Amino acid sequence: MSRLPIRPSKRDLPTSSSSSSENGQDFAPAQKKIRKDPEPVKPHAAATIIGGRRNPVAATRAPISRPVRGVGAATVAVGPSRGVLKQSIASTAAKGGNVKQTAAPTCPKTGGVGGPKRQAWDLKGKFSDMEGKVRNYQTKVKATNQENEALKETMVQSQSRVVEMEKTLARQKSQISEYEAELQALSGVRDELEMVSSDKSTLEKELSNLESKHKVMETVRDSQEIELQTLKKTLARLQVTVRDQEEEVCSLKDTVVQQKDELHAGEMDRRRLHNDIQELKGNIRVFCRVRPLVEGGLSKHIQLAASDNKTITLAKTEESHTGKTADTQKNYNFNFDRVFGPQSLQQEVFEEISLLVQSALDGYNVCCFAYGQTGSGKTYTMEGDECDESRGVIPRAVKQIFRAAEKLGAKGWEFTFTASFVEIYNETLQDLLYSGKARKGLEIRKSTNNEVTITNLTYERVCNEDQVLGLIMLANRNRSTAQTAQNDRSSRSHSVFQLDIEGVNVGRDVKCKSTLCLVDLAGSERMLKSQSQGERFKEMTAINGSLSNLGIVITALANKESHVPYRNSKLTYLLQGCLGGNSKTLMFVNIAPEPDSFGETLNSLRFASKVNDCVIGTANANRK
Ligand SMILES: Nc1ncnc2c1ncn2[C@@H]1O[C@H](COP(=O)(O)OP(=O)(O)OP(=O)(O)O)[C@@H](O)[C@H]1O
Repeated sequence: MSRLPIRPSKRDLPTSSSSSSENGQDFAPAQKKIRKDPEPVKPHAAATIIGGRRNPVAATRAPISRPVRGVGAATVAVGPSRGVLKQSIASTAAKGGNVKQTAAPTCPKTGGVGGPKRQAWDLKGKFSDMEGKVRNYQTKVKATNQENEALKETMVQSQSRVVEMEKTLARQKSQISEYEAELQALSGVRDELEMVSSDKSTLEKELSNLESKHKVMETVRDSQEIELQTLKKTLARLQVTVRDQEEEVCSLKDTVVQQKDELHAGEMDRRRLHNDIQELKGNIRVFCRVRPLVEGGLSKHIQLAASDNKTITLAKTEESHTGKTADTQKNYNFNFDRVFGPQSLQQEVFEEISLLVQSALDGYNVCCFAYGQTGSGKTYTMEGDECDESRGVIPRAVKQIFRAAEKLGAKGWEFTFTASFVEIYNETLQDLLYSGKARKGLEIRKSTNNEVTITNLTYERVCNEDQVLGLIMLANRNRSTAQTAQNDRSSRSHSVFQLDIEGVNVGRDVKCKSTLCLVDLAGSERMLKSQSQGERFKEMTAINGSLSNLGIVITALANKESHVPYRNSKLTYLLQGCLGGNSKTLMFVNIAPEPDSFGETLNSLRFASKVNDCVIGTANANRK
């Protein structure tokens, strides 16, 4: 922006006082300044300079020295004061002189400025000099006026320029404020750009990370593609192999079906043959078992035939009453399906009946009971001791049943087992699987399809051997609780364990149903020996009644009588299904070897012999 010419301040101008006549020395420097001014001196201005010599008028008057710029005029030295000037102009005008016409300075021949000093009398010359001076002053005034006009013009121009400049300034200010606003906006944009730039750097980093990951993924993809190709080839090979194997499987399935048919036929043959063997052995069999003597050794009056293990001889020496004849020995021989001596192990005994247990799984009712006097070893035979080797028929039979069922499972058979344990004491039924107070309402019922059940009895679904053994233990606990209440009750009650077996071969649509019945009978003492009275007499009556009824039923079955009196006792009524023609029955007759048990032993053997002579009809498997 160009700067305007600035008017000189008052300080810069010489004051009238400083340029007064008292200080006439100041004039010279002013004139020097004029000479130094580079600006050209206008002709009219130049005309104002008087010679270079000091004007005597000017010397007496304070010269006005004023620097003027822009008009091209140099400092003008004004000679006389205005009042004087006016007077001289006026006088000149009065004389008819013309300032303009006298503008050109004429140098008087004498007495003029710088000329020789006029004589006092030379008034004309002096007047002429004065006129010349007036002309000079007029010229100067004119020039000054012109200068003043020029200055005014310049000032007007300057003012208009100032106005313009102010407008320009205002415009520029508004522009500046616009620029500032723009700058502010741009600064915001710059901030945004900086943010974007920082985001950009983050994004660039992420991009580079993604690019590196992408490269890794590409590498993985390449390797997986190779792997995929390999797998496809393997798959194609495997598909071929699978097709081959499927064909093989199909042919094997046919073979399996064929073999299953054969197996099933074989199983049916086995059952039939097994049953034939059992029938040949008789559907009711009697085993005799002699308990060892308490003090050990062999009993003198019991002899066992070592040849066939089927004969037992009971020898009784009869003393001569007269003493004249020798004592006579009377032998009572009994034959049974098998006789076990005192040394026989539990395992040996069970082996003989295990085939019957198998029959139970084949759909035949099986009943095994132990008969004998108290203490002869019935419970030992049926239940045994806790020790593994001493386990009796019941736990061994249960074990065999579940194992055999598992094997038959491979042939398509599925079995369900239901266990119950009942005690018959004084012709009343007790649920041995129920631990609460004695249950009432236990009654034997026979359904329309001749199935015998007991109302209110616990029938427990069992799946394995352990569950059954647990139930047997529970039954023993319940039995011993009752025994505490009634001394030696177990000897005077029958306990009946029943395992109902139901089998189904879904593939063959074959079903079978049977009951394995294992009975520990009450002691078969005779009333005379026990000399029972009161409650004990009642017990003995009940026991003997049920046992004799058992004999009667067996005899009736053997004689094929039209009526078999099952209902005469709870025991025979309950065992009806197991004793009838459709069952396989095994009776253990347990013998106490002590001499004082001779009579009871003889009775037991006679009873067992009667049973052994029975031929019960052919058992039919309960198959559909
Ligand atoms: N074959 C045997 N070998 C060893 N000990 C036996 C044998 N038979 C019985 N015993 C033992 O004889 C005792 C009486 O046997 P057990 O209790 O089995 O007779 P029981 O006929 O069941 O008597 P009860 O009719 O009173 O129940 C028991 O201690 C038993 O261990």
